[in-house]
Amino acid sequence: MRPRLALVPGEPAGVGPELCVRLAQQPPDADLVAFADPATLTAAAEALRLPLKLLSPGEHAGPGELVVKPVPQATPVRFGHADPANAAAVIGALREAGAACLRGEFHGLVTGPVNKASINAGGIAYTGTTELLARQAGVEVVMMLANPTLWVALATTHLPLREVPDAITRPQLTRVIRIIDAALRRDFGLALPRIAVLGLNPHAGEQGHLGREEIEVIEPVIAALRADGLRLSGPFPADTAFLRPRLAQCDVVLAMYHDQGLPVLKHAGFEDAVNLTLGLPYPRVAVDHGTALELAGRGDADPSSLIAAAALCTQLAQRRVASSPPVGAPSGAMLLNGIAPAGARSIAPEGAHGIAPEGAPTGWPEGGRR
Ligand SMILES: NC(=O)C1=CN([C@@H]2O[C@H](COP(=O)(O)OP(=O)(O)OC[C@H]3O[C@@H](n4cnc5c(N)ncnc54)[C@H](O)[C@@H]3O)[C@@H](O)[C@H]2O)C=CC1
Ligand SMILES: NCC(=O)COP(=O)(O)O
Repeated sequence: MRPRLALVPGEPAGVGPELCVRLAQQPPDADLVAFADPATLTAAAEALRLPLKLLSPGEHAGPGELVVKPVPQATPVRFGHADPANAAAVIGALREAGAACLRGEFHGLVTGPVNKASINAGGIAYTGTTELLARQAGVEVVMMLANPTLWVALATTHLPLREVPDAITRPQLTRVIRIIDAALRRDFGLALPRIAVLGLNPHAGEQGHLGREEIEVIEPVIAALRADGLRLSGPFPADTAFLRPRLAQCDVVLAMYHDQGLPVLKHAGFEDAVNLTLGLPYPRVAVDHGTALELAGRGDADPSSLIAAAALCTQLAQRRVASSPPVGAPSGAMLLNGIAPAGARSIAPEGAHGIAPEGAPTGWPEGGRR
């Protein structure tokens, strides 16, 4: 099955449009439709001196071609200079694409980076595309970033650090963990996903001496869900949870907040990491990086994350369309675009996950890491 995927480049002045142009040169096994201003895509192709023929919806695109559903901007693009006047077009493209996915016109959504400050400066209250798509679909979701060797999900996403402890409650954390568990079963074929839950406080609260959220919220949730059959461990102190022997015991790490988990993930492998929204009615996969305004229009931006996102979204869409995906043990888990949970890493072909860095401590799971 060849899926139809909606593609949203994101901030016009950032690297998103040129990454879409690069993606069009080596498209995934899917029919892409870009929701964007055609003039911006053309400008990006010209800046990179790459061929790009824009087609209308319904036409079939080959390499160097891209089907476009026009979403006009208020002002022409100036690479490197985000214009808040274009906020409505940026958000409009995301909303249109999301709505089309909900109507079943597309099998999945691939998105480039959005400049959160520019959107807000343009008068649109916006914290993130994850939240926007969740509201539009009327569901709760979980953000998970993944690279070929590490998966990190977040209990909270884009909110001030000061508000994090109050946002983590027993019902909320229960829902987050259930969404992760269900998504890893459904989309990745894990029979019993192993979720390692981090604590919130230093040393996971040091038995209540450094904070009580572990005792009052996180531990009771873990205990209740374990009793329900979920495979959970923790709460672990975040500073040692990412040590290699610990990672070998889980498929995904659940961090309590954005900057508890994502710096580790991005350090472990920035280039080919992707950002998934778990819990939506359709697969959404995004780049892991931001708008990188300083690189835009120069041809220096690395397209690996967008290419990985499109490939993964293609595979997730195919999997969802295929009748009742086989649910197997971790050893039978799906290897998606080289992205596999720790428990499935050994099924990757030799070298598929990159090579362990020189001097890497021994004990790192098979498959290595970047
Ligand atoms: N998926 C999304 O929509 C995301 C959006 N952002 C937004 O992006 C804006 C800028 O955020 P920053 O924190 O500066 O993060 P950033 O990811 O844009 O930049 C961080 C560093 O990575 C480099 N970089 C980023 N993408 C690259 C690529 N494809 N190839 C080579 N180098 C690359 C940049 O040059 C910079 O040195 C913010 O407005 C933020 O809200 C940030 C993260 C994700
Ligand atoms: N750090 C991830 C990020 O900011 C992108 O999130 P989203 O806009 O896809 O919700």
